[in-house]
Amino acid sequence: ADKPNVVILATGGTIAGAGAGTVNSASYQSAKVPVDKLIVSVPELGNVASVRGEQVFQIASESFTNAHLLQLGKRISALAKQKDVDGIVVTHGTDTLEETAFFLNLTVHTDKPIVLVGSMRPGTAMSADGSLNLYNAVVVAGSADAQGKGVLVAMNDQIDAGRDVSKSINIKTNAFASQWGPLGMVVEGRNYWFRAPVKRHTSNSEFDIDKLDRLAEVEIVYGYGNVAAANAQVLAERGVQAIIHAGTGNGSVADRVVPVLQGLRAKGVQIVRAAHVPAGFVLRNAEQPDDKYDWVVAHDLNPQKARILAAVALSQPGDSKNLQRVFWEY
Ligand SMILES: NC(=O)CC[C@H](N)C(=O)O
Repeated sequence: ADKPNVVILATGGTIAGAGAGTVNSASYQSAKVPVDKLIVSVPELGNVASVRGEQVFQIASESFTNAHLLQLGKRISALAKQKDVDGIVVTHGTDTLEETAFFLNLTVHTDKPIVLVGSMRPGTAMSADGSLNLYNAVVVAGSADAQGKGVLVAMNDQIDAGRDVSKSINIKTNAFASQWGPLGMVVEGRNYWFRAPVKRHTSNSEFDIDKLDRLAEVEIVYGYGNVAAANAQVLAERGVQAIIHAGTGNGSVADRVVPVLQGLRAKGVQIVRAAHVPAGFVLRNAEQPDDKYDWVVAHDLNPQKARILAAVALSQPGDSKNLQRVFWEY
């Protein structure tokens, strides 16, 4: 009775995956195993929490849409308001886990732990990583010391900030890394913390999932040698509110792309300069005159995280100065 109540919201991914044989660590089907089966496959969960499961989706995370984010966020917000819920775990495919984690970090107003978890190998594989990852996630979600730290990701014995973490390698179990280091570790069912996030999140966010019914349309255009100037134009014609330019190096933009982005800005589209360098960092007026062009920089957010922040921020009214403020603060 003194154990924390943890709800496991399952959305699919490899942690719910199944392969034909024990050697299939890469070729298998994700999003197969229902949440109740996942829970009974790790009986140790019962030692650290009173757990129950809900199947929210059963999909591979690359197929997540804004509608999935909104539905999941609203369900988490409702659960977090319940007295009989102490923490929430979300099982998730790893491909867009970092996006969902950041989205929830920006929009769910609660201090209760929300912990995302996935796995790199399906449960049918040798040395499958899902069981321990799930156990660790439940430990963190049920811990008082995990409160108020924003949305967290528990993978590979680490606890990472949902804002910072990114899938950094796709064939190893240490797939998730934070540019600024993990917040802590889970070892044998105990948390060990080393740092806490300083950016605005959850309870301290100006964005609120309970009032959010649509996200702004935001697309990403990739930068590389010989890039076609038309790419940004074609994407913008979908009626976007912002374009994230996933630039080379320090967020650099090819000479022939610059006038296209200027033209889109003149039509009201917000231009956000990010970098697709792993652990990229973009400064205002370095590489491009952002003040002159009225562009925004994505700070240290990778392009897919910049897409999430712009989609949330532009769901409410605001100019480019406000958007830049949001990029510094969150
Ligand atoms: N390791 C994984 O979870 C990847 C499986 C799948 N592509 C997904 O993201 O859902």
